[in-house]
Amino acid sequence: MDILLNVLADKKISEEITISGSKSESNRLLILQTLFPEIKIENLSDSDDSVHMQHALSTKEEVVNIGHAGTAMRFLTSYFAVKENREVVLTGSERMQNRPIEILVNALKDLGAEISYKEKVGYPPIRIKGKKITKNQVSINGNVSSQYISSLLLIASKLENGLEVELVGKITSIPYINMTLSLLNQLGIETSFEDNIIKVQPKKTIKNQIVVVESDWSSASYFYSIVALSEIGSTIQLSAYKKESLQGDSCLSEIYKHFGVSTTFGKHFITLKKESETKKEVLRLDLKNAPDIAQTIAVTCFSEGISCDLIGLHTLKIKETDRLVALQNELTKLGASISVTDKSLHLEKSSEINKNIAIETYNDHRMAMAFAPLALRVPIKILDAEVVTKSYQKFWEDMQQIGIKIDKL
Ligand SMILES: O=C(O)C1=C[C@@H](OP(=O)(O)O)[C@@H](O)[C@H](O)C1
Ligand SMILES: C=C(OP(=O)(O)O)C(=O)O
Repeated sequence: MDILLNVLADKKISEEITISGSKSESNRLLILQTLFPEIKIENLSDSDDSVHMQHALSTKEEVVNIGHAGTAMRFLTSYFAVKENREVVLTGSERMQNRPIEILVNALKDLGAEISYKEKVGYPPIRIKGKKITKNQVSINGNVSSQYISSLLLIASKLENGLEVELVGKITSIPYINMTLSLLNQLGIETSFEDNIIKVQPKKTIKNQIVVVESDWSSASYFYSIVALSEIGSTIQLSAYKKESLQGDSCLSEIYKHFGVSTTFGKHFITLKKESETKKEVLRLDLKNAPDIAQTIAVTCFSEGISCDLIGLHTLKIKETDRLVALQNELTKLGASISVTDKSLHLEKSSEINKNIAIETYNDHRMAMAFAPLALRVPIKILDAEVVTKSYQKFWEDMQQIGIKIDKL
C-alpha cells in the first residue's frame, strides 16, 4: 500500500495517544513466561514481532518462521537450544536470512548446544536440536548485537548451574542488556554485571506475579519528531510511560530539548510540548546506546534545516535493512546533502525540501515512520506503508488523529 501524506492547514496540535507495550520488553517477557509460567503480562506489545514470538513459542511444527523479528530470531535460538526433546528449523524472512547469527551460535555451541546451518554458514535458517546444557561459562563478542547476549541471559537461570558470560570487545546497545537484567531481577533472579562479566544465578521457580510492560519509547520517537516540527505551544500526551524506564530510547526526552521539545512526566503518561525554536547549532550524538532512534533524529534535523553528526551507528547496517544506505538514498531524494560511513552519518543544514518525493521503505518499519513527520513540511509519499506493523500496528491511524491526511495511491 502506497500513501500520500498531507497536512491541510497549519494548526496547533493538542492530542492524546496511547501506545502499545515495548516490543523489546514484551519479547523478553514472552520467553520468560514460557520458562516461568508464574508470570502474567499486562500491556503486551501488539507488534508483528511479538505475534511472531507468541506463535513460535506455542507451535508444534518443525519449521518455525519468525518473519522480520530480530529479537525473536535471536532469543529463540538459545530457547530452542536448551529445550530438550525438541528439534526445530528456525528461519525468517529473506532479510532475516542475511542478518548474522554466528556469534550467538558459536557461544551456544561452546556451551554444548547442537546447532547447524541449513544454507549459508553464519545465517538463518538454522537447525537446532534441544539439549540439556550443564556448562556455565562462555565468552561472546559484545560489539555486533546485544541481542545475542540478552538471548543467553534469558535462558541462563534455567540452566542447572546458571551462567557466567564474558563480554569481549566494546559492548554495543548496553541499555538492552540492562533491560534484560532488570527484568530478571524484577522476577527474583539474581544477576551481577561487573566490568565485562555478567553472572546469572540458577532459579527453578519464582513467585506468582504480574509484570506491566511500559509503552514503547522507540514508537514515541515519531511524536517527538512531530512536536519538534509543529507550532510553538503544540502538545502531544503519550501513555503509558514512566520516568524510571528500562528502555534506553527514553533518552529522547533529553535529545529533543535541542529541538525545543520539553517532556513532562505525569502519573502514567508523558506530555511533549514545543516550547521554543530548534537550536541552530549542529546536533552531535553518539547513538551506540539507542540505535533505533537514529532514523527519526536524522529526519527531524533535515526537516528543521539543521546539521547533524551522528556516530555509534555500526549496528545499523545489519538491521531490517542497511539503514545508513537507506537514509542516504531517501534524504538525498528530498534534497539533503548527506554522507555516511559504515558507522556514522553527517547531514549538512539545508533550507529547501523537494516536494512530491516517494520514500522507499526497504521492508523497514522505521523508514516509513521516521519520514512520516515530514508531512508537516511538504506533501510526501510513503511506499509500502504497511511495513509499520512490525512494531506499531495503528501508526497510520494515530498519524490521522494528529491531523495528517492520508490518501491511498
Ligand atoms: O534487545 C532488543 O530488544 C533490541 C536490541 C537492539 O539491537 P542490537 O543490540 O542488535 O543493536 C535494538 O536495535 C533492537 O531493536 C531491539
Ligand atoms: C532493529 C529492530 O528490530 P530487530 O533487530 O528486533 O528486528 C528495530 O525494531 O528497529
